[in-house]
Amino acid sequence: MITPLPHEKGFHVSWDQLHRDARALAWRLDKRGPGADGAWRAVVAITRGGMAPAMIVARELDIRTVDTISVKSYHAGGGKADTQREAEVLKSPDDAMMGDGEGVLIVDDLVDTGKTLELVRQLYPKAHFATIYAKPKGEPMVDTFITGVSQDTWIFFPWDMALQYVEPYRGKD
Ligand SMILES: O=P(O)(O)OC[C@H]1O[C@H](OP(=O)(O)OP(=O)(O)O)[C@H](O)[C@@H]1O
Ligand code: HPA
Ligand SMILES: [Mg+2]
Repeated sequence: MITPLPHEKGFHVSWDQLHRDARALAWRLDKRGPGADGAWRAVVAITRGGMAPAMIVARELDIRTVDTISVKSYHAGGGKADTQREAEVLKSPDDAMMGDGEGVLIVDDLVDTGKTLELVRQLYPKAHFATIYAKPKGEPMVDTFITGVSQDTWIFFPWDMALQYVEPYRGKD
């Protein structure tokens, strides 16, 4: 995990916004599969952030075969630089279903440095990689995305947030 702290800007995504953007992603992917009818065989969510987007995409495109791949990322050697980010697969999707990934949509919430998708792409080179948000470093790793944000922006997802009381700007003396 990369921390929000060194990031200059924040981009806050509500559930509503996420739902709209995930639907936009589904519509963009509709009838773009490799078969004659353009259908996709399956959706695979990269856990955990890809699960809500993948569910919405699968619902919109009427795809009932849904699986997950669990990727854990960490900073190699305890370093802080994004370039030292490494990733490891903790749980794989069904092998027989996946093959080389042809006709499979692999969905994540965002691509940042691209390390997560780079690893999954090596495993399933013919899959189609889709994210809702993309930062410039990771863009070459993703086939379809909806919204680009700058590298120094931290995206805050609704599942990481909570509504909280805030003191009025002009508080009591
Ligand atoms: O392009 P990258 O630099 O690899 O970063 C993107 C990945 O980082 C986040 O997941 P994280 O590994 O933090 O786990 P989570 O989905 O369980 O929150 C995010 O959901 C992407 O999967
Ligand atoms: O911008 C981000 N937001 C949330 N999780 C992330 N994981 C990598 N980058 C991000
Ligand atoms: Mg993730």
